[in-house]
Amino acid sequence: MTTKTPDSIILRVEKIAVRYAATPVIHELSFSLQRGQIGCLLGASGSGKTTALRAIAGFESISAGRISWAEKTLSSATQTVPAYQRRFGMVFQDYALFPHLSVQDNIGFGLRDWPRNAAQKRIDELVELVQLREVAKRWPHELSGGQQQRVALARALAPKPELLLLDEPFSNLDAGLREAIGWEVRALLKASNTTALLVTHDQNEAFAIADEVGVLHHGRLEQWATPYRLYHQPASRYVADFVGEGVLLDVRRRLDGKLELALEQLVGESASPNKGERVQVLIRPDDILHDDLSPITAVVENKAFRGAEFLYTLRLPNGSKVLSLVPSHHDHAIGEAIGIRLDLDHKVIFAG
Ligand SMILES: Nc1ncnc2c1ncn2[C@@H]1O[C@H](COP(=O)(O)OP(=O)(O)OP(=O)(O)O)[C@@H](O)[C@H]1O
Repeated sequence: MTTKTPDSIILRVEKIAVRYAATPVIHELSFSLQRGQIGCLLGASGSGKTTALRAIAGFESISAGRISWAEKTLSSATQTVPAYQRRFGMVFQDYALFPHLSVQDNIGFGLRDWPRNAAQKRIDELVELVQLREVAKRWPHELSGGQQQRVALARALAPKPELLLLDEPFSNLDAGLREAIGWEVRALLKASNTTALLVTHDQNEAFAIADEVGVLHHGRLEQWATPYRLYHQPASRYVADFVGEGVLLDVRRRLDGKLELALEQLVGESASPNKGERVQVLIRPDDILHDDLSPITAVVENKAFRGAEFLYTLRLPNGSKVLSLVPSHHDHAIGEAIGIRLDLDHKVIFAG
């Protein structure tokens, strides 16, 4: 991951606020993208993702802050460069393909002002890029959902937009296909060095596509970071809970500052309040390893088969519960006690 320098930033969103009539929906949202970088706003329904995207596209005005592209102000509290002057491409949730145009004519829709030969050359390039040569002359209704999604993407990419904005473009696809298409789209965007911003509520989709992800909660950005950092070093309880799975375990910080983090200490802990400050530590399912030789055991309370792995819910001797991902050939029954050990690489601690 290259470090962002002020010079390399192309899209800058600085402390923007958006309101619908008197209702504020986005508060002090700030982030930036370098040219060719793919960002994502991830959040639950109603967190303000679409509103933020529409403000960047120029469809909503902002009531505070600034949005700029290559140092040129596009939106401020007093000015909004209209959407059509921004040269940004958009891909929507429902694809919105033109039903009466063939695949290649859909892709060429934004090239009507281009010279004929140049437009045809660009259409051919994109048909290749999104691997739709076989179906280029078909109608949209003769395509699968994944193929329609690729046409929508090719249509948005055809006029070489400065920035591509994608609003939950894969939500109509089933979960397995969504992740696979996510990787494909990432490869396509990287191949054309297109800067892009995606919004989604699906963390797997965000992680498959984006270089950096921002978690939005009630219109505020909780954290903007790489997927790896969001998962391993969440900045807030909300991010820890929203991204990935895990539990927050009560732990004591001893008077010498050390955490009682060994499993022996965790499971044998008494509730005495006088032995130091209580904090909470995030334990992910990949931090708890199944180990037949470990003297510490936990009881299987629940299990979810995930193909390669089981996600076990385990009850520790002191009653706390943790999750553990275990290769699925270790098929243990509910109620069985299994050996475990803690392998905590990143300590994520919140005040108790
Ligand atoms: N045109 C509008 N007028 C008034 N309020 C709106 C309008 N559009 C959205 N809102 C409200 O603004 C908030 C954010 O909506 P937004 O659509 O940006 O969220 P979202 O994160 O994209 O949600 P979803 O994932 O459900 O699409 C919600 O409370 C919504 O009800």
